[in-house]
Amino acid sequence: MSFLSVEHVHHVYFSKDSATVALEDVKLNVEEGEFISFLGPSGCGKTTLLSIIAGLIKPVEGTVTIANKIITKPDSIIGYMLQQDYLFPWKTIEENVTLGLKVIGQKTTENKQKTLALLKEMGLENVENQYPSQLSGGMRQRAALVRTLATNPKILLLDEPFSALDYQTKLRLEDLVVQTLKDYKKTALLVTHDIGEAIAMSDRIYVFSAKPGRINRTYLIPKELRELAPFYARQHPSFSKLFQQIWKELDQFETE
Ligand SMILES: Nc1ncnc2c1ncn2[C@@H]1O[C@H](COP(=O)(O)OP(=O)(O)OP(=O)(O)O)[C@@H](O)[C@H]1O
Repeated sequence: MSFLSVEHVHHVYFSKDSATVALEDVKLNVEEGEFISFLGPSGCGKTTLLSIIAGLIKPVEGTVTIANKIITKPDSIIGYMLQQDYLFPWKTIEENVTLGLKVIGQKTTENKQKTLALLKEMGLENVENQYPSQLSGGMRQRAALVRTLATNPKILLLDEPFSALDYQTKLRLEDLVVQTLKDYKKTALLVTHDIGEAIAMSDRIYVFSAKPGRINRTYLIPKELRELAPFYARQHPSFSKLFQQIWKELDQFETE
């Protein structure tokens, strides 16, 4: 059995007078250590699927299994990182990144030391006592990543974590995230609208069709790109070839 299995997931949002089918028979498998991206037109259900995998939404049909556990509620094996950093403005960076440990009752001296070492690896060693408002957007997202990694989840769910950043910061963070997740042998699922980001960071890409979301196609990223850091992968000839292919595929779903 794969590390993560999504089996025949179907989801509908019901309101008083309407029903929106968000996902239709989604099935996918992810192996441990893989970096997977979800690409698709707006509203195709990418965030819904991530929330189902996170155990935040119960699908109308289907199951999600991670590390042999059927996911029915949030679990400490899953870390979630969003577009907004959601750091608490009244807490210092150190307090923010160790908060998850505190919540799950694991803020031991050892875990705190590990988290501070991770802050250092992320180039944030001199800002532990500062507040989020004193940091740049890129630094805050790095702190959010440290907070997500601090509780040692097995899988990270990343919902457009770079989309609010300027282009240069985003490229730097892509490299840092890929390297860090490789070093710590984490599995990752990234939701993004950025085809280049998906190609440069991933091992595989699932492309979704327009609403209701279904998986239209899976792309395996060629070895020559996977071996490179995202910044250099973007400059490889195979990158533009794949970019054009995925662009054409997504273009068919655009109606406006
Ligand atoms: N809480 C909700 N109640 C009702 N409908 C919802 C809710 N959340 C999402 N939807 C609808 O479900 C569909 C899928 O939404 P979702 O946010 O998962 O798509 P997405 O692919 O992540 O979109 P985007 O790329 O624009 O972020 C959309 O039609 C959306 O309007």
